[in-house]
Amino acid sequence: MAYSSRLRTAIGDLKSCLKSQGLGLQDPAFAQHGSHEPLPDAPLVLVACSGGRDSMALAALTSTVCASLGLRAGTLIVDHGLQEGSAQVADQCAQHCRSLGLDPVQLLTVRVAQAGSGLEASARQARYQALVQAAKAKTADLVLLAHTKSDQAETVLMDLMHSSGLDSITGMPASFRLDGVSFARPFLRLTREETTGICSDLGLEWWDDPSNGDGADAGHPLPVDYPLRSRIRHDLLPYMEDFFGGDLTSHLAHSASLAAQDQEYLEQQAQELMVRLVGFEPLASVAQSPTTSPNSAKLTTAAPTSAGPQAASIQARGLAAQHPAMRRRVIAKTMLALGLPVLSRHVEAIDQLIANWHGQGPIHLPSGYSAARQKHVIHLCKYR
Ligand SMILES: Nc1ncnc2c1ncn2[C@@H]1O[C@H](COP(=O)(O)OP(=O)(O)OP(=O)(O)O)[C@@H](O)[C@H]1O
Repeated sequence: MAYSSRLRTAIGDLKSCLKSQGLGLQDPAFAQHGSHEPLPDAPLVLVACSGGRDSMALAALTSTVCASLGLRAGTLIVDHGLQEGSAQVADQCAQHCRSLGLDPVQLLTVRVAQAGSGLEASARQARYQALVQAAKAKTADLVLLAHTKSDQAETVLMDLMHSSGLDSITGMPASFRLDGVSFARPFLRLTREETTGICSDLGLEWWDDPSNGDGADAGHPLPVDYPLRSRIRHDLLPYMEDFFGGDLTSHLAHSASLAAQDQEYLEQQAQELMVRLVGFEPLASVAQSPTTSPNSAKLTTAAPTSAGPQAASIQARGLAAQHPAMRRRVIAKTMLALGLPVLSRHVEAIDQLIANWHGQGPIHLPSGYSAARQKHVIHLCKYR
């Protein structure tokens, strides 16, 4: 097997990812030649594997890298039951994973509800729920996802259409926690071409999801009923790369990682201001770092109590002295902590109560909430 530069990058990134999660070499013996079985209670790393090229490459490398560190490595394979023959695809993927030495290999069958958010979103939700449950049941230390730089570029383009501001270009975080389970994406520096190359380097077979449009004619756009991500991958990104004549995928992915750092810093600043200037009832802790969602590091709740706070009060004078970017971030985080959707027109109107106060009336918010200023305090609560 040729030890290609893409293999070196992938192995290096995988090792750094594991190390950043506290999963380094368990014992010097594992770094020496010869086969060493990891201890039965060694930390467990699980690869979420669809059987596609990216996750097959990740499964194979995780098996090797974990063995060299004394870690246990297994896989979780989710059958969404959305396509004919999906059980067979999942079964074949499980066989491949077992032949790579992964153990445990667990098949998870989920039911995807036809929710209003669309089939893709419902499938993703069901998948993450199943992955979290299985990881908890196995007391796994980490779940790895095989998203690549190509996926990251597509995500930025998708998010640009659905949200605005800095948060729309941060892409997917390299790691996040979901319901107490740690997830990481070690392949965010590799393109899909490179993961495909790694599969060839290692002689791995993979399965192409027909809804990805991988085999479709490059000269013809995919029909509009294909998933948006597939259409961006097949039509929009190649067109844009052609148009700009450069490596837009790398550019978008790099921008996402810079924007994510800026966003993290702004979040920390906003969090500190929350502690100083925002009070919740019943009391909510806002001192902890915010949780992140699987697909991005977007603003989420400011860690409310289990029941969630019902009312908030913002010290208007203290916040008025801040930069508008910080004011809006604090307002948005306060709304999220109350479980309210964040719409820019509401954030803007509350900001006017803070920075441009001239006796305005209350602002009506969703779920029966309102925001009103009394003296130097903005109260966000349900109408009485
Ligand atoms: N059915 C599944 N079972 C387990 N994990 C999955 C499944 N589908 C997706 N994943 C995880 O989420 C990542 C991203 O999903 P996505 O749908 O973009 O990938 P894919 O094109 O289906 O497969 P691959 O990334 O393996 O080529 C996958 O790389 C994999 O880690």
